[in-house]
Amino acid sequence: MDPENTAESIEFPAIDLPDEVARAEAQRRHGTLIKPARSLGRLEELGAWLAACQGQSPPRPVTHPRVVVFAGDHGIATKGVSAYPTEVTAQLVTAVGNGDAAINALAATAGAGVRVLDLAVDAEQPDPAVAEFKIRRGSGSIDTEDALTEAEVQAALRAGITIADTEVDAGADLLIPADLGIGNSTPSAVLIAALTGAEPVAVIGRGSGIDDTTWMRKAAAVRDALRRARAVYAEPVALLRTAGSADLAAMAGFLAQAAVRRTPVLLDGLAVGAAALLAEELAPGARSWWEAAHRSTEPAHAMVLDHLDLEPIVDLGIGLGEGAGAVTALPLLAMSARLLTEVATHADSGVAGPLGG
Ligand SMILES: Cc1cc2ncn([C@H]3O[C@H](COP(=O)(O)O)[C@@H](O)[C@H]3O)c2cc1C
Ligand SMILES: O=C(O)c1cccnc1
Repeated sequence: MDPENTAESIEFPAIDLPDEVARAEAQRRHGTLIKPARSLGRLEELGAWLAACQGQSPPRPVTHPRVVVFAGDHGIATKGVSAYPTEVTAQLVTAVGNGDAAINALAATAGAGVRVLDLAVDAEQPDPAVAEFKIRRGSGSIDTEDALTEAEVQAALRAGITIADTEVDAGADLLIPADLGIGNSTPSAVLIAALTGAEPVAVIGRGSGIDDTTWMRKAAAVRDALRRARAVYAEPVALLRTAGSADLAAMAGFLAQAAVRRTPVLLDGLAVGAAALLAEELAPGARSWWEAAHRSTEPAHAMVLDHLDLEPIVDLGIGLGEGAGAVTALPLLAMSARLLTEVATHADSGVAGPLGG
């Protein structure tokens, strides 16, 4: 037997739904507060979702949200599909570690901790402080070769599970997976096309800001990768091996494990969206533990939201990755929880209810 195929396959347990009794209780409570019924719109739904995830209404405030940045390089980036050179990935890992990136400023404002991990950065000298879960140096160039071996997919999924477990065990009460890696919008687009049935041309966006010539190369790369992956569209592990990457596989494991651990997740943009499609295949029902924080400017992201039947909370024209879009929704989540604990009821405040109520 091929030793690469002997790795024990990951099987996720059946995913429980969040607590629908707590959700209904939060919705009922909203109807008793001193405001017209349903007048706080999506904030009411978010508070009820948090209550359902926590299994209690009113929900506790989210006090330990954590952003985990999954960094990795992609062989396909050497084929000229990005606006930036591949060295930028390692430089950005350092920048995030130093607190200098966009995600650091946004997360600090929202009160979220940030952890960056090198899953597959292609650096001569990786930073050992972030390389505990490193699978390999760069994933394969998916237009002509597999991204990973079978054993590497399993190792990456397992890494994602361990990372989620470590965060939850350390007290994280909301998780935000995030991506970093030059070229990652190409495998993300391929996975999204494979799993949603979207036309290849419809999933190819401008990524890091590519020009028309680069877009044409990216289109060719996506087409070639989809052709290589066609036979395994319905097999999530084989799809990650053929057309994914170590960072995306780890993110998928992380997203599925967050659901296993009954921990709410805010989804970010394109790459997280691709990983989320895989996680829902690997652990059906995991999506009920996630909210789509934002709608990215990348066209394929809308297909992810459609496919998972998730409605984005905000739409700020963000097309970055890094978890940037996801953390912008954190203050809204905080508001949604606080409404359920701090707003008075008609009965307690003496404010009259509706006529005929
Ligand atoms: C300075 C910089 C910071 C970023 N932060 C996130 N991305 C995002 O853009 C990259 C994907 O786009 P593409 O597939 O076109 O390379 C990834 O690094 C992703 O995390 C960045 C990209 C750059 C250049
Ligand atoms: O929206 C995203 O997530 C995105 C957009 C461009 C590049 N990387 C990520």
